[in-house]
Amino acid sequence: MEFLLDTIHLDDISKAIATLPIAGVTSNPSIVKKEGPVPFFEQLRQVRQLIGPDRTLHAQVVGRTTDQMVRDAHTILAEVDDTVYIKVPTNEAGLAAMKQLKSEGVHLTATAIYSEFQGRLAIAAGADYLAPYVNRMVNMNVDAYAVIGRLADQIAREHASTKILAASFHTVQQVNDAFAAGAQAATMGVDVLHTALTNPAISNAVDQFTEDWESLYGAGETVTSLLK
Ligand SMILES: O=C[C@H](O)COP(=O)(O)O
Repeated sequence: MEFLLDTIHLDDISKAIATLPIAGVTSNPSIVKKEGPVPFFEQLRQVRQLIGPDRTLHAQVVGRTTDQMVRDAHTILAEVDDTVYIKVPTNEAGLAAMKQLKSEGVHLTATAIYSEFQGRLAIAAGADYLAPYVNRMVNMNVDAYAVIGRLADQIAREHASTKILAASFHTVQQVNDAFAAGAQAATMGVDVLHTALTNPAISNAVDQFTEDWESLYGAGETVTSLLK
């Protein structure tokens, strides 16, 4: 199971990787826009520096044609590093770009997936990751979890190495449901992670444990204090 961050905000990435089991970082042009006019390549190089070589970095092409997408992919690989997972929209131009990039051994993340059919084509195209847009599908009245489940079944039947990297999450429950449906990975904003971990029930329980301990051993005392 992999948790990824859907942001290129350096401070957020730095804080999250210091505390949480984060497997990588994803971005797309809308995520870049949230940062304002940052120097794109330098920003991604800094993200790589923060996350190190063992976490995955996923960056998206922008061109509308296959040629433009392939050129964008080559540029990202040259300017950031050659291990970046290239995110390619799963449309006709993108599937053709995936075919070419796959033959060059480029790591691929098929993105903008709103349907089971797109997912199936991306598996057949040899994508390493599929990014179905959960919240957007839910808003379109598409059963995102059924789509993920059927794609996961197909991947398992074929013993394919493709992983489902579910994306577009607005709630904690959507992340749970995507994993339960068969996703191997999920990418989300730090707000979703923060919401999950700042549930008042968690802090109430922790406060109660501290209170009970301190009532026995004194204010400010910890387990280690017993050794004094
Ligand atoms: O990479 C895709 C994004 O995760 C989409 O998220 P969004 O639906 O919140 O814009």
